[in-house]
Amino acid sequence: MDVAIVGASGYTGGELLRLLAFHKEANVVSITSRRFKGEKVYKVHPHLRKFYDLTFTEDVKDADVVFTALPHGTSMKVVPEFLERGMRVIDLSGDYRFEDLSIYEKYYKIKHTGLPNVKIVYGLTEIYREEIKKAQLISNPGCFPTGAILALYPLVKEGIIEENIIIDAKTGITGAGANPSERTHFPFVNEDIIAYNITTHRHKPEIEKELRKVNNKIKVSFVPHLSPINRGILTTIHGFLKEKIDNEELIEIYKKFYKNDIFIRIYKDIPKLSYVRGSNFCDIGGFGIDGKNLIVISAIDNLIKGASGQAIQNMNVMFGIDESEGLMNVPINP
Ligand SMILES: NC(=O)C1=CN([C@@H]2O[C@H](COP(=O)(O)OP(=O)(O)OC[C@H]3O[C@@H](n4cnc5c(N)ncnc54)[C@H](OP(=O)(O)O)[C@@H]3O)[C@@H](O)[C@H]2O)C=CC1
Ligand SMILES: CC(=O)N[C@@H](CCC(=O)OP(=O)(O)O)C(=O)O
Repeated sequence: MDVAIVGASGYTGGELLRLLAFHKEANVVSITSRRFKGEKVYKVHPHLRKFYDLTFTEDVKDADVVFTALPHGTSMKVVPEFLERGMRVIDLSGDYRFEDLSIYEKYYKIKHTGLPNVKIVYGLTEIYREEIKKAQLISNPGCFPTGAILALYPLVKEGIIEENIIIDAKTGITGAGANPSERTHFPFVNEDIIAYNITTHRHKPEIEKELRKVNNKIKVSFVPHLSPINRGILTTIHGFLKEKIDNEELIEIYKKFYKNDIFIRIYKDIPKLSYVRGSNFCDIGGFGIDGKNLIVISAIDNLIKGASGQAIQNMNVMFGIDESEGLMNVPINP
């Protein structure tokens, strides 16, 4: 299967290349970058030396599937052309995450050029696997929504918690992409934890949109924090139990819900970023119950399950390949 990666000089593009290096079915035929056109891949990604001899181009060669690892607002300019050329597309940006474009425009502050006339599937693999099989365009979820929705879905589906939910998440700095900026400058982030975009982060409506498909009264309070680490998202969820339930019953509900999902690990202990770093796992645990208050914690690697790993998982599902092909890495702990 031929694969093209558009925006291959960025962090998620580099991570797609790293993960696809040993994929049995995928053959990367085309990688794009405007800045590094004509350069070898290892000029930008030195860790990929000896694994690829590809050269960055601006044009995208025909492929069976194209990953668009581009900034928000840029994917929508190129995706329609790829679809017209008959390629299946997996978009890592936020451009196709909302059917209601007024929500997109409000939170992204970008004018949308319109949705293509194909079925767009939200690529949260564990929830939408059947739709993903037939999809021509996958909208890969945001990193925070991946960790939060996977941890919340069984609770909302089973009607265990009240509609008001609090999500407190900490992310590594690679979540901000490869381009340096004031907010990713070392002295600004080092030895600090920085809350940002309280009430206005674009992942709040993304989380609500998905959970409201199950219960339209869901209301989320979401606070992301930037932490001085490279990778990972630790999400602490505070829910309020409708009825009494014990720890063991709760864990059984989660295990049952995710019984066919190889990348979800459920346990009583508290997940930690180093339990998932470098892997496509989403660990869900903690399950602290204190009267009506419930705390559930999830951990993902933002560049893998939160982006490129999940994108490859979706590709595997789309092409009828074993879902874990190229992705069964043991996490790097510590
Ligand atoms: N980092 C993360 O953890 C996650 C990121 N995402 C999303 O994935 C997408 C990619 O993220 P990430 O890899 O971190 O971003 P980076 O900033 O690291 O990379 C962006 C890539 O897009 C290319 N690019 C930038 N502007 C344009 C343009 N106008 N036209 C064509 N190409 C352009 C750049 O290439 P060049 O300038 O060389 O042409 C670069 O290869 C984003 O939408 C991001 O929000 C989603 C989940 C997690
Ligand atoms: C640290 C940091 O800045 N993180 C990004 C999230 C990036 C991401 O994965 O989400 P999208 O695909 O929606 O961009 C942020 O909070 O905006």
